[in-house]
Amino acid sequence: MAGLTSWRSTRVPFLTKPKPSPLHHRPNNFSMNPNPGAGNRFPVTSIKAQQAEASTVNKEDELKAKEWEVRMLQEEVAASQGIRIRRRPPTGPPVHYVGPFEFRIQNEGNTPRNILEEIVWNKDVEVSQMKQRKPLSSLKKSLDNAPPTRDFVGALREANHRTGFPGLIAEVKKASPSRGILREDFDPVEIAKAYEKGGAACLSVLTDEKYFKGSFENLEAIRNAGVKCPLLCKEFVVDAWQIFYARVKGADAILLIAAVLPDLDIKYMTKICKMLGLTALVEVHDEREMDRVLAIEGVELIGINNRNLETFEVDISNTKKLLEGERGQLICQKDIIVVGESGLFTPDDIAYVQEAGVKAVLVGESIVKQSDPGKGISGLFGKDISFGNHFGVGPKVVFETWSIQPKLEQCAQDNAAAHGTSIPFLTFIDLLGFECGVSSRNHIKVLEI
Ligand SMILES: O=P(O)(O)OC[C@@H](O)[C@@H](O)c1c[nH]c2ccccc12
Repeated sequence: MAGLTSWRSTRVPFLTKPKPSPLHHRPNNFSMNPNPGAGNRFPVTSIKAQQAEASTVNKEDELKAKEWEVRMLQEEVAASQGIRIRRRPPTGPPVHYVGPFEFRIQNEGNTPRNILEEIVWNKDVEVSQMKQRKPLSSLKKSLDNAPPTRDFVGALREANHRTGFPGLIAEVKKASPSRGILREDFDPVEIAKAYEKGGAACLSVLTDEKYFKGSFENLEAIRNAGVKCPLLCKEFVVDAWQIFYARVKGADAILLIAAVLPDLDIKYMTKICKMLGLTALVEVHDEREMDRVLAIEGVELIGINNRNLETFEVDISNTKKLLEGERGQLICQKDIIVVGESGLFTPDDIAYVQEAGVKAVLVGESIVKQSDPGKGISGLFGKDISFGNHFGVGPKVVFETWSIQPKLEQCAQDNAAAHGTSIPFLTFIDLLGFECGVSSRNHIKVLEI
């Protein structure tokens, strides 16, 4: 852990007199002659042309140096918050002003220190390429026609009340760097449907291709297949652009990893999520990350990952450890829902994290590996938790409608006939794609729940 905190910490004293910080290491004068000693061999015009060219080169260098300085500053801020993951390889400043010492660091800085750092570096490159193909402006246009998002936290709470167990976020996961391929015959839509039928409250869909064999196509296909559970886009977010992209592809929630993102990014990204109607699941793994996240206003869903993404070690007592004492109390006060993530295989594991205080769990491996992943859910909980799911008798809702009342009533009767039960109006409204609350467009007003 120590020694990974900042650029500075990787430096070995090279000179006996104190060295300035790398941020202040850039020489003041950038007008180095790129071709030293050649100056007076050229006629006057060529010298002018050469000077103009040199000044453009210098400007570019200066810009690169500025970018590098900003990046280094960002890394230092992140390191001061205990973030060990470097967002990009610290390849160092433009070569012409680095000394031999920095040049050595430049090579060291090109090797990721662990798998999470490797994934993040890879993601950074991937996202910058995707952004070029689909700039934010075009994503924003697609959002004009996007259907409303579904209430991720509401679905977890509802499932928790309905079953008495933590609400299940079932993960559509083909592979992982630590466990390899989990399921060969992988049909994401079939798995998603089986999970929904088996009682999952929400689904998590991995979208990283390189390390998890997931994709945004999977997310989109599941959304378009009529699955009603809210969907979590399981991504390594390093840029706010990805949040817009996830929304366009049908996500209702997105993962933000505190081991990767500094506080300011989490604040800014949770605001973007709110603006887009998405829920942010902010993931932590240790006490320091938990404390950072608890200090951020507006976080309503926190995931405790029992897997250390740097070493792959899994320990479900991590959930308990992070919920003990004042942290647990603060979480209750703030009415934050906590999700126990990873390494949950048996009814005992579920009982253990529930006892620790979680209201939801995120499970992949143990259920995706079963021949019927829906039945895998009953095995995991030791009980069928699908009862009352989606078409069960829900809360009584008093509402007022105007123009669409006949259509809604017909829909209520049809559904009741089809499922042999009365359908909660909230479910209708959700099924019909209307928003709860006052909606002038659809003329629905929920008066009482
Ligand atoms: O397959 P498991 O051990 O049940 O874990 C699921 C989920 O928690 C895990 O996939 C996960 C949790 N946080 C992540 C962040 C990135 C990638 C994957 C994850």
